[in-house]
Amino acid sequence: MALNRLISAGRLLRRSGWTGSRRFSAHAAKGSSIDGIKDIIAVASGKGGVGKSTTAVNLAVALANACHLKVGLLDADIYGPSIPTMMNLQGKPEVSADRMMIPVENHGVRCMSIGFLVDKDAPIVWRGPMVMSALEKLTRGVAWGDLDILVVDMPPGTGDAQLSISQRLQLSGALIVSTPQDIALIDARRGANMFRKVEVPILGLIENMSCFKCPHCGEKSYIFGNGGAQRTADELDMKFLGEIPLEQDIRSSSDEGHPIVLAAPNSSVAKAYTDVAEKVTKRLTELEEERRLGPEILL
Ligand SMILES: Nc1ncnc2c1ncn2[C@@H]1O[C@H](COP(=O)(O)OP(=O)(O)OP(=O)(O)O)[C@@H](O)[C@H]1O
Repeated sequence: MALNRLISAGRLLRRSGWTGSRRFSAHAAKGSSIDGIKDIIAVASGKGGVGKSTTAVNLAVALANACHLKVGLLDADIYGPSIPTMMNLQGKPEVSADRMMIPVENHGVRCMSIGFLVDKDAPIVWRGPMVMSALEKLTRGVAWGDLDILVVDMPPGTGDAQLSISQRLQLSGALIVSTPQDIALIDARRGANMFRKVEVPILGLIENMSCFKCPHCGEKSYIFGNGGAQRTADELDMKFLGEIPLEQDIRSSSDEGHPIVLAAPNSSVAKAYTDVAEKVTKRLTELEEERRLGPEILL
């Protein structure tokens, strides 16, 4: 059954123009943009399970609903797609007459994920080249339409897929998500350094699960350590974009497919995500201005 679903996912990718033969070039220099999309940003973490997808979803929804932008969300985590659940979306995307997949929309965000193409329980047992071809199709084989921002929920780590995405797409910037724990911050540094190597600007570091506030007595516990992410951001000369606490409502609203920024828009957590979204748009405007003024300064 699971195998049948994988085969049918392959068929859908082929029907929409994917041949399986296109590969990411390991030597691609600067990535290229996608027609109609102004900025593409990556949400990344060196380590898995630190809340990268939760951050990507809440950021995308805040950019769409609080900042009133046209937003897309690409789930690039082929082996562990979580966007369909977190955005409460199911079903296969339609394919247009010109063989492009139509993104599936909820909460004002246009989404694409391998999770729409394969069964929920099917193990994705694809080798690297297949993953990269699928990523190419999920990125460029999609009729995104005009977007202000495409948020890419990156796979965890700094492997082949992460490097290829960073080289193939013209990323305006990358956000690094980490918990304050040393072991996560070491990997966050690796992630940040990978983006630097391929000359993608780092928009900043978000500390997730910064502390746990007891719902009964209100006491704060710094389960994963305290202040580490701020120090790492300073050391690596990155902006510290904010801290998101460890809260049951963040987890439960994600599981229900109703991100906390919408489920509890007046909560301090929703405000923290909105604040990050505003800082991101501000930084993107600055970077755009720097790019625009750069040649004039040189002249
Ligand atoms: N601030 C938070 N408070 C409570 N739960 C959280 C928070 N951030 C993330 N979670 C929960 O932690 C789990 C992992 O989060 P998430 O899937 O976003 O991590 P990830 O880094 O994208 O993982 P992966 O490496 O598997 O892609 C999820 O169950 C999510 O709901």
